[in-house]
Amino acid sequence: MNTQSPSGQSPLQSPSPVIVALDYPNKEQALAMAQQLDPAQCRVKVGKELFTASGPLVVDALHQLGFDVFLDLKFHDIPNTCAKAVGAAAELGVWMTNVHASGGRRMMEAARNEIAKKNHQPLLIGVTVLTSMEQQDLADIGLNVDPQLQVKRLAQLTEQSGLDGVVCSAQEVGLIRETCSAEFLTVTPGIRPAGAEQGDQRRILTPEQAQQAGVSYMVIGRPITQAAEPALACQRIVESLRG
Ligand SMILES: O=c1ccn([C@@H]2O[C@H](COP(=O)(O)O)[C@@H](O)[C@H]2O)c(=O)[nH]1
Repeated sequence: MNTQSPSGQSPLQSPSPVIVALDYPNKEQALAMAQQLDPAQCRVKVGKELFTASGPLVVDALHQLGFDVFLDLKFHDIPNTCAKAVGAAAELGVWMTNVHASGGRRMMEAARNEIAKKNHQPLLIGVTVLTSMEQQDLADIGLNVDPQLQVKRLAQLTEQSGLDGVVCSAQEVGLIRETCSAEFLTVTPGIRPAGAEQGDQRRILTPEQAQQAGVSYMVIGRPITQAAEPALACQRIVESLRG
């Protein structure tokens, strides 16, 4: 696994699988949250809302705070455009970035090959089926397939294309472990501690269930960032996983 420090400071190598999704409309709010969190307990994720509003500056600021950053922009375009976008992400020094696996083999291979040219090579993963989607959502877009089967299919394609892992629901990790190599990473949003609001997520598990399923990393947003005491919420989850 790539443990290179994006900040150029001592490598984080956080043993925690938790990645906190900083879904905020501006850099100030995102950094205010990050300052309450501990880089030894979690990594952070910059997604479309925050990056569109703040751009690379927020990534730099999070690196300065000592965090590994997952740049979650889910690129999906023709191979050349996707590869160049992933290359630009690599130059930001991020720890992990991603593309949509449904962009296909040639798109993913182009992205992988672009990263291979860079000095800093982030982990590159493929989004399978969004955790907000269920069978009816797939049917609505003409995919008459069980979500689990589609995840399995896209995970195999992603591994064959030379990427490091996938984004999927923790519910599908067992299936992926049966069909992909042991090193293949599973990054799982749709994590909801017992009693937390499900919101728009559909294929969910609790942090403890996700850990039992064998996930590599779990992405947790609102259950931490919208908690009354976010730092405590994060700490409780991390401790429940250690226990
Ligand atoms: O399939 C996917 C891919 C990405 N996400 C992202 O993860 C977080 C989840 O946030 P919560 O507040 O814990 O629901 C969010 O940034 C999504 O863009 C996902 O949920 N599912």
